[in-house]
Amino acid sequence: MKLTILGLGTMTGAILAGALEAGAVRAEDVTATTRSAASAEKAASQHGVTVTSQERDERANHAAVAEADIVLVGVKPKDMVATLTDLAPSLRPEAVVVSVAAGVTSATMAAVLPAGQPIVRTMPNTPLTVGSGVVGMAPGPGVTEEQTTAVRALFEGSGLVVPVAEEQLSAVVATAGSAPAYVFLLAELIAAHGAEMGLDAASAEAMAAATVKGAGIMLQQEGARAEALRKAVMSPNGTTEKAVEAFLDGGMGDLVNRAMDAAAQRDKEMAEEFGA
Ligand SMILES: NC(=O)C1=CN([C@@H]2O[C@H](COP(=O)(O)OP(=O)(O)OC[C@H]3O[C@@H](n4cnc5c(N)ncnc54)[C@H](OP(=O)(O)O)[C@@H]3O)[C@@H](O)[C@H]2O)C=CC1
Ligand SMILES: O=C(O)[C@@H]1CCC=N1
Repeated sequence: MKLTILGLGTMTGAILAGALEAGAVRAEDVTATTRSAASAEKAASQHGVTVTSQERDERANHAAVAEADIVLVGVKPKDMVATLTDLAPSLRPEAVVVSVAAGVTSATMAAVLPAGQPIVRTMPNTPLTVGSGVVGMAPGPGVTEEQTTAVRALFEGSGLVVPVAEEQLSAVVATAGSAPAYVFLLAELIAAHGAEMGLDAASAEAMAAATVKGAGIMLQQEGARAEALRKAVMSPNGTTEKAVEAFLDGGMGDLVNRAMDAAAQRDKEMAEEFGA
């Protein structure tokens, strides 16, 4: 399987790292591009694959897709339509175009790609880079079973792949795509206040990071439920009960809902903003 990545950045870099580590693709079967020569150089040395840049060769994207079975597009949502419009004449008809972009619909992509070009929309998250990611995957119309399997194989070794309808991708952004940032924010806040309470900053950061990691691993154990795990930490009238009460009395439930609704809403807005 030949894989081309247009826009080898943070998200597609995480996907590539996970896929290489899992053996889903071989480095010699990957070609990738970036906009700037500096990013190309950095990504090539980071991942050990061939990376060309538009800065050095304005036909770089066209050359990169010449033999591609899967074209993973990792440019920003605002750049999707222009990138695909430019690329369209060079795609092999059977190449599957896989998007990771928030808010760019398959209808928008289909409008600028050759008729019948197979399209798969996904919403991944960056923990794929360490083999613990999530990918919501919505194959477009006309994508064969074999093509869906090939795209799925790219992610499967490095995370949980959840087939969804395209309309559900806004919920996947809110629940998984953006969600690592919520956890990182919580870790930041815990570490910062631990330091304010008198711990040295490095120890507080290390404690927050190890706690998030440990809690994540416990959540992944067979049959684990977040609520039961939380209650096991909460001794009656103990310290945790006081902390959890403070969170809930402070409106954390509503706050999480509002944050996730804001992410999903932005995804929908981008569909309008960056539509073809
Ligand atoms: N970051 C995340 O956690 C997630 C991101 N996504 C989606 O991933 C996509 C990329 O985001 P992210 O990885 O954060 O962004 P990055 O800026 O890290 O990556 C974008 C990449 O695209 C390159 N690029 C820009 N224009 C072109 C072009 N015309 N041709 C080839 N390459 C180009 C950039 O090169 P250069 O560096 O030279 O500008 C860069 O390598 C977005 O659509 C986003 O919605 C989805 C889920 C999670
Ligand atoms: O913030 C964003 O728009 C992208 C999509 C999900 C995570 N990062």
